Amino acid sequence: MGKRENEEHHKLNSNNLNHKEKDLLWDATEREKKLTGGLIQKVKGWSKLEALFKHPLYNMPPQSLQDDDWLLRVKTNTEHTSDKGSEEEEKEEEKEDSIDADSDWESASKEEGYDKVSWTKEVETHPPWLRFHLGISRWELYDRKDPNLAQLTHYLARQRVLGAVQKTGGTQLKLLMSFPNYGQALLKPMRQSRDAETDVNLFYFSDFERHNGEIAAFHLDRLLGFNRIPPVVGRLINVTSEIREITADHRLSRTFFTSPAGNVCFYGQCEYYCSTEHPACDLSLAPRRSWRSPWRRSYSRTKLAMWEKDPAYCDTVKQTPPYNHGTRLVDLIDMAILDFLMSNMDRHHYETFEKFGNETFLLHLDNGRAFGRHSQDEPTILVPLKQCCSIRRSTLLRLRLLSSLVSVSVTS
Ligand SMILES: Nc1ncnc2c1ncn2[C@@H]1O[C@H](COP(=O)(O)OP(=O)(O)OP(=O)(O)O)[C@@H](O)[C@H]1O
Ligand SMILES: [Mn+2]
Repeated sequence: MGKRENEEHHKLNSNNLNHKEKDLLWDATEREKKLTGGLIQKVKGWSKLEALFKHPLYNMPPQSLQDDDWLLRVKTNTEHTSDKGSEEEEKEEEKEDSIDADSDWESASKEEGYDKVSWTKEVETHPPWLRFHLGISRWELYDRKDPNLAQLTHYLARQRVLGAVQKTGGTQLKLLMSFPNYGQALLKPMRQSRDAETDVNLFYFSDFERHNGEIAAFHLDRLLGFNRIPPVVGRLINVTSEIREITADHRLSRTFFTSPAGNVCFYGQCEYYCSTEHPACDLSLAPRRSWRSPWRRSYSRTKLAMWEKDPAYCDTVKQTPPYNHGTRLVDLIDMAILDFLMSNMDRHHYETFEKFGNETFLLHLDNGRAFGRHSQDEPTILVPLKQCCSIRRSTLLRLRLLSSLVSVSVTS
């Protein structure tokens, strides 16, 4: 992904593809047929998903990455002694940025319930969440083929919950869960049943969040070959033993009550408070930048957004940094396509890792309002694609491939 796709910024003229493009598409489809014999269901015992991921479009040659294309890295011994900045600066940096290579990493807090930490620079000693973080690059959040992903999701679903506090930011109730191996996860509680469809009379901004929306979004993003959504799993939580009895968050514990049916429930406090006892450490090592989407909805019952009034709105966006350079515009269009497929009207912001500047992938966080409507499409979500008439070549090819797979499975 990334630089390789810089050249893939691709113009679609009223859906007319030129010969080369048709060849490419044909080639992709033919290769897919060869690979699967045209029948996706049963290919040498592969599942449909395995067959899809074996397709060349999902196995582009890996891009060579330089040191500064990784979000985090374990420092080598030589770097410890190299003397570029002031000594103090370097010490500070070492503390923040490295797992000491000479001695095992020691937990400063030694809090009860946490595993004894003996991480070294050797990857085998790292817990799955740390391996995941060390695998984040400029162009994707994770490598789909990394065997660590399965371990990570297994841990997310199974590990003992050590702590639960309310998470800062946003409008919905979220808990920050801690695990014995020092990993953390964001928990969004189930608010409505899996099949509940958004009431047609609800505005998009008053729709409830959906736990299954977050789960399915992770998988859809992976299916599209983006790898821009952090792993999400469904997990049954015992509200009494895994939240109430272990939380050190007093504001949260005060909101527990027993419902008329005798169930233990909680409602949390949605206004944010800052606890120095429980800092969210995720941003100190890898700060992120939040960007307002140019195609953000108005979040008003009466006002229209600029893009709704001006059909040539994309011309303005295209001239505005950072959309006037690199892959940023096609990245935004990728996001619109993802959002259209899952009917997410709530993409007001997106994030990037600050370290990578403007040459990087976009993080698609917060998909809780996705998949609320399955009986009807929402064409306005595709407005960025329609107004800009641009799409990343690899996205177009994957979409064509996916639609051919869907029709094969429907007709065969
Ligand atoms: N998987 C994640 N890893 C790290 N940080 C996350 C993750 N998911 C969300 N966050 C952080 O938490 C913030 C709030 O999360 P989210 O946007 O999902 O909540 P929300 O209550 O729906 O917000 P809003 O009301 O603004 O839509 C995000 O902006 C992001 O910075
Ligand atoms: Mn939200």
